[in-house]
Amino acid sequence: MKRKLNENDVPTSAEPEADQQMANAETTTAATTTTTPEEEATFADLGLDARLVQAVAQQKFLKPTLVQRKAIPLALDGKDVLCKAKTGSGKTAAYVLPVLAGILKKKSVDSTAATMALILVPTRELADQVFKSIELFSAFCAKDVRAVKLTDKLTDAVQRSLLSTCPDIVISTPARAWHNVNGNSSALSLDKLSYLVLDEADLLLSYGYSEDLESLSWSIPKGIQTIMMSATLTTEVDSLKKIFYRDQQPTLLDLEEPDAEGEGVTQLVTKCGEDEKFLLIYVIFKLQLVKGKCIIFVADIDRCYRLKLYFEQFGIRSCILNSELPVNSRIHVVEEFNRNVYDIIIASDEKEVLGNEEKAEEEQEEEENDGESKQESRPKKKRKAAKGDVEYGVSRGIDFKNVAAVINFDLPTSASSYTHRIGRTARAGRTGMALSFVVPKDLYRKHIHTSIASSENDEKILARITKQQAKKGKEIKPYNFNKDQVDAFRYRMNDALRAVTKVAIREARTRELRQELLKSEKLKRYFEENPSEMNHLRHDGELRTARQQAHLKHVPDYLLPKEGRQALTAGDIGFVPLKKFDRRAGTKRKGGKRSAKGGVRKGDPLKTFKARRKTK
Ligand SMILES: Nc1ncnc2c1ncn2[C@@H]1O[C@H](COP(=O)(O)OP(=O)(O)OP(=O)(O)O)[C@@H](O)[C@H]1O
Repeated sequence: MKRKLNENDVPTSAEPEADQQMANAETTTAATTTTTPEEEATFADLGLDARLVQAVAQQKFLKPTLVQRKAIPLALDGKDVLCKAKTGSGKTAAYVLPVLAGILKKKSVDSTAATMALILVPTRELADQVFKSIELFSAFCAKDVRAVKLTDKLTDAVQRSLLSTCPDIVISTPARAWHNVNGNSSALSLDKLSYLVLDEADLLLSYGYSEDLESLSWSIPKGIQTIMMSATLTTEVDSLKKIFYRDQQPTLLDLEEPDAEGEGVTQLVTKCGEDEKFLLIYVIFKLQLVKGKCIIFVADIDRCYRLKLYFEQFGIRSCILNSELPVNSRIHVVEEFNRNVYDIIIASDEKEVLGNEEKAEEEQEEEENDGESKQESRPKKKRKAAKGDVEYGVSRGIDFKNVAAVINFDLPTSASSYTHRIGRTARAGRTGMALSFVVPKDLYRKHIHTSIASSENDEKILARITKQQAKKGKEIKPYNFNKDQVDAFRYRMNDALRAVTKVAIREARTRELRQELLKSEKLKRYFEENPSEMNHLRHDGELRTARQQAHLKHVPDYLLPKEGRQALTAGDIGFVPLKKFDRRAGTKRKGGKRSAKGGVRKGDPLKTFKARRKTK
């Protein structure tokens, strides 16, 4: 079954300050605690076009989620909607479906080609994701609705040509949209616009699009229907509200839904030293203590490579995701992860432009503490945007499918970043586990081989996270590994870490970037023409810049607790309880690389194919 639906709609105010700022808006909240006929509503009951209902059924969506139940009828009724709903609650379909329905209706009476909907998103990955959703939901009316996504990877000429036929829907970042409205021969005309959607509204301003958004707001015809979707109601959302709704008041949907029994994220925290993080992560993955697919968040790009090279020492395969990698590669990694080709993604969520919410958090903390704590907080220069793609933030909005666990190998620097990170698991009513490593102050710097991550303030950040989660009624539980058992693996950790030198990391980073750039170019040129080949391209190959130590790839029996794997952990929350020890955990994979289906793949297509010109 795709998902279980949440049954209870209980509004709670998770963010009182932001709520206060929104006080002028007309508010509609879900206020029932028992199952109502409304909760039993189907997509057809919401008044959607039959072709859309059919497409939704094809997606195996059994029932609309809360946000869909609430937002779709309002949007179909032509209302401006400002909607706050938790990560992974199905906000995309909540606006895509009514927009598609509206377009189909308008086109049934007037088929003149015109761009009727503009969907603004903060990142190119999200543009891609929304585009794919539109493709899926318009599967049964594909000839009646055409959508395009604009990215700066396309030349101006290509963008002009895409827009010249007046697609019904344009998906874009604000910068790209404004570029095509104002420059690029005014390729994008907004004269006939009927719908404006701001997705991930809480992120649009913090990603630095304020000028583009302000400019766009003056080019958009008055009186069009505007829908804003957000995971949080921040001061930024309030600013956007003023820019786009001006004097009108949108209907505010503030949907805070509790997790139903057995749903949601189990949040755990393990206090450990910096080097112990490496010990625990080795034990978790080499002995397969985590069920299913996992995203591991680290503090910066170098840490991605340190961890990947460290895993490589033990024969554990993983992919990397960060802002430095070309966008085609990033999109491909996410797609393949969603197709279950990879189990582990190591992501650095290194974007450090602090949004107002984060700034307020930090400022509040500084006010609450004395001068000593000011010295301890991270230096201002570190808050600058990380090098790389400014439109990127891996923990934000991307729909990673079926993520069983999120591991904060390095704690994020803000509570809202934590919320976005853990929101990658337990999506659409599923369950998930989030485990965070926290380095207590007294253990800080008592480590050997590792570069310093963001651990100096871990305990303070954890306190803020705990407070924010408590406001949402969520608890973060301590989780303790069995120290004696885990310690038996320490010398192997040390062996592995010694091989992962700074030089090896530097080389790995350069090599991976070079390879991914090459792949990305080839992806663009070749795979557009041969989409089926795309499946063979892998991103989890060994980097091999660190000294290889074959013996580390095996786990000798004497290291395993007699009682089985569960003896390593304090229980089985989120961890696989031992039934029978899987010998494969300790044995080397034989033969070639495994394909998505588990078979042995013949060769790397990148080494064998040549980009071909199309012959007529
Ligand atoms: N009614 C439904 N039934 C089952 N699955 C659904 C339903 N609606 C959406 N989903 C699935 O739930 C997942 C999350 O949806 P979506 O990405 O729209 O969430 P979101 O609220 O936009 O999350 P975020 O805030 O992180 O961007 C997707 O994989 C989507 O296919």
